[in-house]
Amino acid sequence: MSNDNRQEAAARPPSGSASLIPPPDATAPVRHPDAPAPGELLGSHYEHCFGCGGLQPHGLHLEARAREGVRVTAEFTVRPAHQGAPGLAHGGVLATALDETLGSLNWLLRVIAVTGRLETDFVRPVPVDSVLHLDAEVNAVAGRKIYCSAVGRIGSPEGPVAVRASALFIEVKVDHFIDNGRSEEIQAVMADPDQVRRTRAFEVNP
Ligand SMILES: CCCCCCCCCCCC(=O)SCCNC(=O)CCNC(=O)[C@H](O)C(C)(C)COP(=O)(O)OP(=O)(O)OC[C@H]1O[C@@H](n2cnc3c(N)ncnc32)[C@H](O)[C@@H]1OP(=O)(O)O
Repeated sequence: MSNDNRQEAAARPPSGSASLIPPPDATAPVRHPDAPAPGELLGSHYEHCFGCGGLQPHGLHLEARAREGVRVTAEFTVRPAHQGAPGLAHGGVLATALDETLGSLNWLLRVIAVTGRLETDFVRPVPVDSVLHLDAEVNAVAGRKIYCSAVGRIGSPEGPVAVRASALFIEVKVDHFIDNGRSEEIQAVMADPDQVRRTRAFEVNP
């Protein structure tokens, strides 16, 4: 793609499907009063998470930071383990970085939610060793449905746009994980009082 065409693609709004357009009765997202303050790191929701977990050696180690409103930013350094083409980030890994950043928005709503749909535009290749600066926000909420979008820029928060995403997250109960997760990991999590306290806080503080 030429530079001119890339700039044009970066300026274009993401081409979302109909199910990513909030319905007329959708409302503006409301930041939970107990949400982390703007500038605060959110921390990992699960230490083995491929997106944010500290115990995943080849994971993305994303650290999302709360911003004003229902918005987060995060940085992802592309490592050699994240390659698709020689010297370039794999598209699926970039989609994971977007998914994880978007998922962390739910911490500000104090809602447990999973990705139902994620649409990604890959605008520009992302070289190994570059830092992708991600910026995500919730645009609207309708019942259990959370409509959000994100952009990733290379090198700095003002750098060239490399990826964009629009997504629909669906609110779930903790039982979603208990009923569907492999039992050995579920039991390990249930045995960790810190993890249980953190997760339950979302259910008792609606
Ligand atoms: C321990 C704490 C850690 C916290 C853990 C946090 C993890 C974050 C990690 C990062 C994020 C991820 O990768 S999460 C992992 C990837 N995602 C998943 O594994 C989700 C797999 N999918 C599912 O489990 C299910 O399909 C759900 C939960 C998404 C929805 O099932 P459901 O609960 O039965 O609800 P359902 O009635 O089908 O849908 C509710 C409404 O949403 C709409 N809807 C559902 N799916 C879609 C879709 N793909 N595209 C459009 N619309 C959809 C339906 O039309 C409906 O609209 P209407 O009729 O009401 O209008």
